Amino acid sequence: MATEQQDSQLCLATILEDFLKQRNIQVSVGVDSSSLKKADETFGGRDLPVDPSDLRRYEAARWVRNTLGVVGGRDLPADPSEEDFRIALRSGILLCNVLNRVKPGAVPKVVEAPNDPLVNQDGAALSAFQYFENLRNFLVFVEEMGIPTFEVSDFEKGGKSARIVECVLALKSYREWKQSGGSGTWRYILNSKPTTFGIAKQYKRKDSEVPVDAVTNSPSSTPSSEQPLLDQSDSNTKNDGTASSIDAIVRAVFSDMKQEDIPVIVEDMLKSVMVEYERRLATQNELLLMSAGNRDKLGSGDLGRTISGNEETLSDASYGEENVTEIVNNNMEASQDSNVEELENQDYELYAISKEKTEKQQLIIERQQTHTEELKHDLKAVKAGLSLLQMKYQQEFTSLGKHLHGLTYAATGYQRVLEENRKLYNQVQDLKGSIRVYCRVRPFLPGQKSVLTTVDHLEDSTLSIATPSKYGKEGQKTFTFNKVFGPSASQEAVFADTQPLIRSVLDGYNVCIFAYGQTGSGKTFTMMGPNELTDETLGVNYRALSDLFHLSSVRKETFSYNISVQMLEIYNEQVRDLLATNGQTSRLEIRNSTQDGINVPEATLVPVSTTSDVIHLMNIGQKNRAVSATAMNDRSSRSHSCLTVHVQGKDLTSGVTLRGSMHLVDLAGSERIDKSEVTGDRLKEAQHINKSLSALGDVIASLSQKNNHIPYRNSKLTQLLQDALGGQAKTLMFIHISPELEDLGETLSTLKFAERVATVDLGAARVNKDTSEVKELKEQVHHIYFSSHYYTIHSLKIHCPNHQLPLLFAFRLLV
Ligand SMILES: Nc1ncnc2c1ncn2[C@@H]1O[C@H](COP(=O)(O)OP(=O)(O)OP(=O)(O)O)[C@@H](O)[C@H]1O
Repeated sequence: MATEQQDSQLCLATILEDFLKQRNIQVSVGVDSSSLKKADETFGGRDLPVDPSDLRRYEAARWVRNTLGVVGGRDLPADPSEEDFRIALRSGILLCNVLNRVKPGAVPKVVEAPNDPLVNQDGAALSAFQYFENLRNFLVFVEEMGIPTFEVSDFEKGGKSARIVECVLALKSYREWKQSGGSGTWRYILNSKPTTFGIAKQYKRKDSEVPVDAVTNSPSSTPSSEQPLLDQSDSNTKNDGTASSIDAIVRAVFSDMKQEDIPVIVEDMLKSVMVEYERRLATQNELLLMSAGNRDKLGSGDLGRTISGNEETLSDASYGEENVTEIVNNNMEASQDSNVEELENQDYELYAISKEKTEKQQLIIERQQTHTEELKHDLKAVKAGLSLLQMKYQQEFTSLGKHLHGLTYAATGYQRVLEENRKLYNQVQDLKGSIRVYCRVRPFLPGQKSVLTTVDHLEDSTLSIATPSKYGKEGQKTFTFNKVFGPSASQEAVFADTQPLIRSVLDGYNVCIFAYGQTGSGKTFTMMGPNELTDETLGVNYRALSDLFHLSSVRKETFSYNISVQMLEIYNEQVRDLLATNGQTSRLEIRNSTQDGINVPEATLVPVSTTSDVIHLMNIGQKNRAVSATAMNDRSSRSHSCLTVHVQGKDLTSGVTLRGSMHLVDLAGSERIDKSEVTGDRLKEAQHINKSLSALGDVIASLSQKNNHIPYRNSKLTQLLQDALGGQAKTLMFIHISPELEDLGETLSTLKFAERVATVDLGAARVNKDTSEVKELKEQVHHIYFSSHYYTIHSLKIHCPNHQLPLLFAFRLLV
C-alpha cells in the first residue's frame, strides 16, 4: 500500500514534469541550486555538464569507486559515459559489493568474474546467468530496503541508466545517513519515475537466505515486521521525499515568473493533474473489465466463479446492493495492478459467502422437508382418527335409530291407547245416555202472589206432580228423568253432567244441548243466566265454552285446535244468521253431511279463542234475535236460537284431524196456542214453534227407538241439527217446569213431551243410577283415562359409546 501511495505521488511529479515540458519551462528536476553549487565544487571548476543527469551519474560512479577502492572499482571510470556506466555495472558484481559495504552480508555470495583480464575485458564473457544471479540478488535486497530499483533491461544498449544512477545514489544516501548516526528518518528525494516494476517483485533470492532488515539488521520474521527505508510509521513525514521534490519543482518554476502569471499556471497545473487522474481512473476501469473477462476464462472450478456471477448470487441471496457495491469497489481499488491473484481471492471470498448462504438455504429446505413429513404423518393420524370416529358415530346412530324405532312403535301404541280411550269414554257417555233428559223446576219469581205449586214431590231423578181431577185422575203423577233439579239447584250443579261432554266435543263428537219449556220457565236462565251475570249465575253456554277453551289449552302440546262460532235463529221455519253484519239474516240454506260439519255454510263463521269472544258474539246474536213481548213473559222468544261451536283439532303427533261441534239450543216457548192468546202472526209463529218442537220430539223418539228412518226433514230445527242428533252424538235435553199452579196445564204438556223423549231411553235411567255394569265400565275408563292422562315419558336415555353425556329425549304425550 505504501508503494501505491508513493507511486501516485511520484506520478504527480511526472505530471508536473510533463506540464513544464509542454510549456518549455526549464527546471532542473531533483537538483536544487545548492546541489548544483556542490557539484561545481566537486569537479574543480571545470565546465559543468549541461545535462544534470550526467552530474548524477558521475556522482554515483565516484561514490562506487570510493566505496570499493581502486581495485574494487577499477572497472568503473570516475566520470563514465552512460555506456561505460552500464557496462561497468551490468555484471552486478560492483553493485553487490557496494551493497555489501552498505549492508554487510546483503548478498552473501557474489558471482565474481574470471581473473583473465582478456576474457573480462568488457564483461561480455560473463554468462547471462551470472549477470542475472548477481542483479537479481541485488534488486531483491534493495527492493526490501525500499530503495528505488531498476530493470535488468536498463543495462541493455539504449536502456535507461538514470534509474540505475538513482538506485546507486539512494544507496549512497542511505550509507551517509547511517554513517552520520542514523538518527531520525532516512529520506531520499527521488529524481525519476518510480522504478517499482513487476519483475523485481517476482525475484527471490537464490540462496533463500533469511532477509536482513535494512534498518535494524535483524532477521525479518514476517512481512509485516519489515521496516522500509521510506518511513511509513510517521504520517507527518510520510513521502516527504516526494513532496520535497514536487516542492522544489514548483519553487523552481515560480521563482522566475511574474507574480500575476502564477495563478494561471497553477490552474493549468491542476487541470493537468485532474486530466491525468481521470485517465488513470479510466485505465483502472478498463483493467477491471479485463479482469472480469479473465475471470470468465478461469473455468468451472470452485475459484472459477465469476465476480458477476457472485454479484448475481449475492443479489439472489438478498445480500443487498451495499455489500455488492462494497465488494465491487474493493475490486476497483485492488485492480490497479490487474492482479488476477487478488481477484481470485475476492472471487473466492464471494464464493465462500455464496456457499454459506446456499448451505443455509439447504438447511432450511431440509427442515421444511422434515416438517412436511411430520405434518403428513399427523394428517394421516387425524384421518385415521376421523374415520374411526365416523364409524363409531355410525354405530351410535344405528343404535339411536333402533331406539327411535321402538319409541315410534311405543308412540303409535300410545296413539292406539288414546283412540281406545276416546272410544271407551264415549261409550261411557253413551251408557250414561246418548240422549239425556234433565228436569229443572224454576223457583217462584220474586213478588209472585201465588204460592201454590204443582210440584208435589221431587227426588234425584223423579218428579211428582199433583194433578187435580180436571186433568184426569186426581192424585199425583211421577216422571222419571236422568236427573231432576229443584228450584234451589245451582247453575253449577245443572252444568255438572254436561261438563264431561265438553271433552267429547274435543274428541271429535257432536253434542246437542236443548233448553225446552214454556215461556218464562227459565230456559234462558239455564242456558245463559240472568240479566245480571255473576260467576255463580253463569249459564250452561258460558260454562261449556269456558271448559272447551280450558281443555283445548291443556291439550295444546299435542293438539292444535281451531274453534269458531255460528249463531242461527229459526223463526217461522226460516234459518236466519244472528251474526250477520250485512243485514242478510234470513233464508239460509241448510246443507247436511258436509265434510267440514258446517251445515249452513252461508252463515257467518267467527273464529274465537276466548270465552269473552263468544260472549261478545252471543250478545250480538241476542240483539238480533226476534223478540216479541207476550202476555206471559216480556222476554219471551218466539224463535229457536242455536249457538253452534265448531271445533277442529289436529293431533300434532299423528296429524289426524278431529271435528266436533256443540249446539246450544234455546228453544222457543212450548206453550199451547190457546193459552198464549195470540192471533194472526203470533198464532202463525206459535204454530211453527209447536210444529218444530213436535218434529224434534219425533226425531229423538225415533233415535231412542233406533228406528231405521229418522224424520229429520220435518222441520228446519231437526234438519239443522241432523248431525248432532243420532249416531255417536250426545243429546241433552233440559226440561223446564214452572211451579205455578196456574201453569199446570203447560207443565203437564211439557212433561208429556219429556216423557216421550226420556222414558223410552231406559238405559239412561239405569246408567244414571250407576249399576254394577256401569260402575265396572267407569272404573275401566277411569284407569285408562288417568293412566293416559298422566302417562308421560319423561326421558329416554340412549347410551352412546364414547359419549360422556347420554342423549336425552323428553316426551310429553297427550293429556
Ligand atoms: N232457576 C231460576 N232461578 C231464579 N230465577 C229464575 C230461574 N229460572 C228462571 N228464572 C227467572 O224467571 C224469569 C223467566 O225466566 P226465562 O226468561 O229464563 O224464561 P224463558 O223460558 O227463557 O222465557 P222465554 O221463552 O220467554 O225466553 C226470569 O226473570 C228469570 O230470571
